[in-house]
This record gives sequence, structure tokens and C-alpha cells, in this order.
Amino acid sequence: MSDFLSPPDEAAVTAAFSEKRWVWLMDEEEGYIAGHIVSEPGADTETDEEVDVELEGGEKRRVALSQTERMNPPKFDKAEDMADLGYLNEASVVHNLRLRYFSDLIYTYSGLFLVAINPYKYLPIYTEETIRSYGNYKRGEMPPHIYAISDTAYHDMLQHRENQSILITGESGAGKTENTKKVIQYLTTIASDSVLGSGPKEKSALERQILQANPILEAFGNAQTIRNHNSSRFGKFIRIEFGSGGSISGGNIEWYLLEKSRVTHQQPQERNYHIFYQLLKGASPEMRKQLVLEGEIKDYAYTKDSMESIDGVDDIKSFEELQEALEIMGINKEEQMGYFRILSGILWLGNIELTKDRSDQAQMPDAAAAEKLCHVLGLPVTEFIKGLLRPTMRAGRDWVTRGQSLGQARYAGEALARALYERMFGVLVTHINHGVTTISATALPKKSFIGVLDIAGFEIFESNSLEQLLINYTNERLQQFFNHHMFILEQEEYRQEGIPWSFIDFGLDLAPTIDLIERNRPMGILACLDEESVMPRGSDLTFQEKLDAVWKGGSSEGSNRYETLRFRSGFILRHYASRVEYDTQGWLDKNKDPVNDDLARLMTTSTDPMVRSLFPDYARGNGRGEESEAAGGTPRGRARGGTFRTAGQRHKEQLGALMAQLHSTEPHFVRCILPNGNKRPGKLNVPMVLNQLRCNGVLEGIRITRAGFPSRLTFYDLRQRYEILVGGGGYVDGKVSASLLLRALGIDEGGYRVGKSRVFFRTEPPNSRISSKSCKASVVVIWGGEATVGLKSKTKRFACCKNMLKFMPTLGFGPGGGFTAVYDPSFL
Ligand SMILES: Nc1ncnc2c1ncn2[C@@H]1O[C@H](COP(=O)(O)OP(=O)(O)OP(=O)(O)O)[C@@H](O)[C@H]1O
Repeated sequence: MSDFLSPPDEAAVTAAFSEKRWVWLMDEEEGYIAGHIVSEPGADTETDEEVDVELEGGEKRRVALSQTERMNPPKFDKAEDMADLGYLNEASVVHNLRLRYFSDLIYTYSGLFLVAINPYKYLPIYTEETIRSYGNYKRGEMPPHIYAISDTAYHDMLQHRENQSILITGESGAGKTENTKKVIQYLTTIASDSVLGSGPKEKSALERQILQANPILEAFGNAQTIRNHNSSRFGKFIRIEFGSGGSISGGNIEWYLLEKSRVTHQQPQERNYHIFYQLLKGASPEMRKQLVLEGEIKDYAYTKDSMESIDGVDDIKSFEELQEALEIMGINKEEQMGYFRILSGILWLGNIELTKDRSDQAQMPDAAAAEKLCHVLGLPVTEFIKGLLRPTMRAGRDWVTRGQSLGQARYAGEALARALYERMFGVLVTHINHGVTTISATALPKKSFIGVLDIAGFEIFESNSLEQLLINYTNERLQQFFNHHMFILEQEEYRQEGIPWSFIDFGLDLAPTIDLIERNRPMGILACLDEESVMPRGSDLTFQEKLDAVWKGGSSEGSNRYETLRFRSGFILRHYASRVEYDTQGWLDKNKDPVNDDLARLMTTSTDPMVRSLFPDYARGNGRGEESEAAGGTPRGRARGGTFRTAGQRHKEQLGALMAQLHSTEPHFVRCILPNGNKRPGKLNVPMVLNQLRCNGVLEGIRITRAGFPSRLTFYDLRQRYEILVGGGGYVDGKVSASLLLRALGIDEGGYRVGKSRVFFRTEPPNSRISSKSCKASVVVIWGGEATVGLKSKTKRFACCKNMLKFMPTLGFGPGGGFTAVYDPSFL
């Protein structure tokens, strides 16, 4: 039969493909493997029958049909937007990403998402020239790129006069920070071009400041981890503000969830924050003297167990660059020394050696480290030692001093080191913001902004603690935001096209889990944790009991998103991405985040203005006298006015503010993907990628898309493609002709809706198997141009060509001879 159709050249490959029924087969190791079905399942049944699939090497496997996914013909290979794939399933998505990745095409759209896979190698795709090409062409005319997203955001901002946001998430090492930098590089470049017309320009002082914020943030907020040499240990939302002409007029950074435990402990093979190594290696002798930096990396407890250096990174050079960046930011030498003094103080704090006496009370046999710490931080030594070893406590109505066990005193020292670092980081970010504001005060008025959110994606580790709950809660809210946004857009499109269809708000799907975490009544996880944190006898155990009592199945508020654990303290939450088991050990402490009151208050009396500014909430007037009632003898950490704020509460508030900002913007979504766990180029671990696509909402986006009528074809395209099959002629463009055409094609009317300018099809295709009961032969036309022509049980598939129908009479059944056309719009 094959010679009665001579397929066009370009369709030859498709034709060969069409000879077999290709599918993707789920495979635990490979993710998906290619094969073709060699035993056809019963023609008209819809049951999940078993089929034999032959793999490429000849191996045969018998599997349930539902374990396979349809494969797209080769013409869809390397599709730039996966929404265009005929078969939109997990296997096809990951296959497409893989093909592109191996051709160095690391960016791909998936509907509203830009998916970016870390290439782990230099690619020449970020040049000034590339930037300008994206600036000069419209979206759709250029391949997918982070620049395309940046450009869309920039132009939408100018055209719609609406704030924009670019949300970048992904696992550690997936490329969030690199892509964030590219967005900023793009915006600062095209914004400066826009000021004086076309052509490259010198960057303004403000633009240079915005660019220089990054090395500062990286020095203080990034560290080497097993997964990433330069891992950001905090989330950030960078807002770049623009004047009405499109030039940059200001900027602002907000930060979230700094990993402060790293200051005092690091995993083997990891490091503390970069700044410690830069300072210890790069400080001049004069600086070292002033900072009382007497040791090397191996001499300080907080750095000695970590890696000293990172391959390919020169800490000394980075320190020079950091100082330059601080200078550009308007942070002068004396102010810089203020930060470095705090770092030196933290290092000495770690070196204080404590022992215990016979009654198990903490002692400090050698005060040398404490003296250095106090010298550099401008504190009185005796008071400091007293605060650490014998702090004041409340006993009934009185305050008494109480000796500390070794463990308690050590803990107080570490907690202080972490608090100092975190608060210093906060002051630094404020300082950067202030630097940017000062210079922009004279500039153009701010009209609108583009905010770039760079925040860790969903985290599921072997052991998950409060930190993971907070980051997963954040991601749950961000995913809800995405789902809701998609819902609004889809609704709007249906409305504009006059199609009566109420799209499902999948944002609502996520609400029960979010409620379970954040609601106050009945008490969600964070509220329960807060309540136990202020109970005199509250413990991890009482917290767990309280949680179980409220949320476990069968209780009055019980939720099916919550599961209790039998043998350990903890619970399982059902997130949209997956079930996650949390271990609640240590949560109360993490939540209270206690700093020794005496020590914190001592800081506010320092002779050093920077140190003094770190604990404003403990300054006189916010001290013991005023907060006595609120304190209830519990550890503190109070905001102004004496209210006790926990880590959970703080994050909830910050997240609330972030979400409110995001809701006021037009969002753009970027999902970064880690290709493998070895930081190597040219390697893509499919199960790992699939898991990320599941966690980061790309597959969720596809699921949502499928709930409506995601495939769209303009009337013109519809006619172009199918008129030939129904004889056509006479039809005019428009709604009526489209409806007539579709009816003539015999497509099930539930499978499409005719709008004002286009036809909307459901993704799930009508069954495309041949049904030749009432006619001699069948034609299955698959959108995209393949045809199956059949005669009774003998069928053959071909690439479709324009004059295909001409061949029908040669087989004895032409258009007049009666054949059935069954249409498969999955190939739209
Ligand atoms: N587009 C890219 N081109 C070349 N290399 C890249 C690209 N994206 C990422 N990388 C490489 O991967 C490393 C990790 O990327 P990045 O620091 O951006 O990850 P991240 O998602 O921000 O991780 P973390 O959450 O740990 O901060 C980079 O230091 C760089 O070496």
C-alpha cells in the first residue's frame, strides 16, 4: 500500500514514525522509555487492557495500557512551547526538555511557565548583542529565553502601566540566582538604552548600584553547600523601580528566611558564609589589627571544620570586589569596618571555651576570647561574662541571677552569634536599600516596578523540620497564586470569546493545606506552635499533642491533609507536590528563637554604633520593665512595644506582605531545573527532572490546562487544515462557517466550543482508533498531518499530504464511496 501515497520529503520521517504505534513506557530508572505497541488492544473497548510493547533494543514488555503515554511524532521534537505538543503528557514534556537540553536549548515554555535547565557550562547566550535582539523583536519571534520574559515584563509595565513580577523558583543549584542576575542585567541594559534612544550606553550610578547589590548579598548571604558552590541561603524579592519613560529610578530588596544555623554549624564538605573566608584571607594587616583578627580559618570554631576554599574561587579577590561594591553602594570604609567588627565578634564568640564545675554550672576558665569579643564589639567584659554564665531570670515578682548549665550557656552563646549575624544581615540590606534610595531621590519619580522573586522551591529531605515547613508553606502560597492567576486569565479568555464555561479555580485546591498551616481558628500549625511557645510548660510534645487533637482525622476539625505519626513525634502533610513527613523535634526552640535577654540588652549599650543598632527591640524602654506581663517568664525576642514575635509568625507576616505585593502585579513564572546531582554538563537525570516538574507546578499547570479547552485554533487555521476533507468551497471565515466545518467533520460536539475568533478544543482527544463498522474503510486524520487509511482489519498509517484524498478512489472508496473520518485534536 505504501506506494499509492508518496509523502512529501519532510514528512518521510513522520511516515516512518507512523508505521508503528509509538508510546512512552514508564520506567523506574529511566523515567520513560520509547517503545511501540505490537499487540493491539481490543478495538472498541475502553478498559485498561494489557498490551505488548517492543522497546528499541527488541525487548518486549507486557504492560497495562494506562502505564503508557502517547508519543508525539518527530515534527514536534524540540517544541519551543510545550503547550503546542499534540500529546501533552509527562513523558512528552520531559522528552522535549531532554532533546532541547542536549542541543543547548536550556529555555522552554510550558504555557505560562518558562522552564530553565541549568546547563552547568558557559553558553554564549547572554551577550549584549543577544540582549538587544530580544529588545528589538516581539515575543514569539525569538526563542524562549529569560531575556524574553524580562522584555515582556518591561514592555507590559510600560504599556499597561502595571507593576510586574517575575517569580523564579527551583531547587538549590537549579539556577535561580543566575537567572535573577540575567533579569537584572537585561533590565539595566535596556532601561539605560531607553533613556537616550537606541544604542549601548554607559550605565548610570543608580544602575551600577543595583548591579553591585548582588556581590554584597552573595558575600553575606551565600555559602558553599554540597549542592551548590555559591548557594543563596535566603530568599529575596528585588524590586526595580522605573520612571514613566522606562528608565530606572530606584530599587529595593526584601529578604526571607536566612539560614542562620550555618553561622555556628556546617555540614561536612560545606562552608560558613563566604564573607568569613573573604575577611580572614583578604583583610590587610592593618585591618586585622583593628578587628583583632588574630587567627586563620582553622583557628576559629565556626570555620575550622569547614572547607577552606572552593575550587575556582579566589576569596581574596572576592573580598576586594566586595569592598568596591560596598563603596559604590555608598557604604564608606568606617561603615564597612562596622560590619567586619561584628563578624570578628561572632568568630570570637565561637572561641569562648566553657567548662562545668562540680555542680554542673558553666564556667569560663579563660576569658581571653571573651575579652577580644568585647573589645571588638565595644562591650564591658564583666557584664558580658555575667550575662552569659549567670543571667537574670524572673522568679515570681522578682528578678534573680541564676547559674547556667554548660549546655545552656553554650546554647546562649550560639544563639547570640546567630542573632548577631541575622540582624547584621538585615541592617546591611537596609543599608543597601538606603544607598539606592539616596541616589534615586534626585532621579525621576517612580512610576512602576518589576519585582524579581528568587526563592527556594519545595523541599523534601529525609528529615524535614520547621525550616522546610516554612519554605513549603511559601511554595504552597506561590503555587496557589499561580493557579489563581491562570484561572483568571483563562476565565477572561472564555469571557472575551463569549464561551459559557466556568473554569475551575484550582487555587482553591490548595486552600485546605494552606489553612491547616496558617489559620488561627481552629488553630493551624503555626498558631499551635506559637501558643505552645508561650506556655510555661509548653514542649515539642505538648505542641504535637495539641496539633493531633485538632487536626487528625475524626477530630472535629480533622483534615484529610493531615496525618499523625505512630512511632515518632511529627506529622505528615499533604502538599500539592507530595506528602511530606515533618519531624517536630526542636520546633519550639526554633520558633522562639531565644536570645539571652541580658546579652541582647548589653548590645544596646555598646560603644559601637553599629552594634548598638542591632537590637533596638531590647533597648531601654522596651526592656524588662515594660514587658514583664507579656514575658510570663518565657524566652524573649520581642518587637517594639514588648510583643513576643516568633519565627513562624514573622514569616507568616512577611509572606502575607509579599503575596499582597504580588497580587498587585502582572506575574511571570520561571521554573529552574537541576539536571543532575553531580553539577555536570551534558547529563540529565529524567526521574529527578520529573520530580522537580511535579514539585514546581509545571505538571500541575498542565493538569489545569487540560481541565478546560486548552487547544485553540483560529477560524482561518481551522479552514486551512480541514476544508480539504469536507469538500469545502463556499465557506466564509467566521463562526458560522467554523461550526459548519466542524459538524461536517463529524467531531463530537462536546469536544469543542466555537468562540468569536477561534475554536477551543479539549485536550483529551476523542478516541482515534478506527471504527470501520459501517463503511469499507476509514481515515483517521490526526491533526499535524498523519493519516491512517484502513480496509477492514488491514490498516496503514501515512504522512498526510494535500492531495491524499485523490488516492481514495484508487482503493475503491473515495469521498463518494463512504469513509469515516475520525479526528484527533490532540495534535493541535
Ligand atoms: N544559565 C546558566 N549558565 C551557566 N551556568 C549556570 C546557569 N545557571 C546556573 N549555572 C551554574 O549553576 C550554579 C548554581 O546556580 P545558582 O546559584 O543560580 O542556583 P540557585 O538555584 O540559585 O541555588 P541556591 O538555591 O542554592 O542558591 C551556578 O553557580 C553556575 O555555575
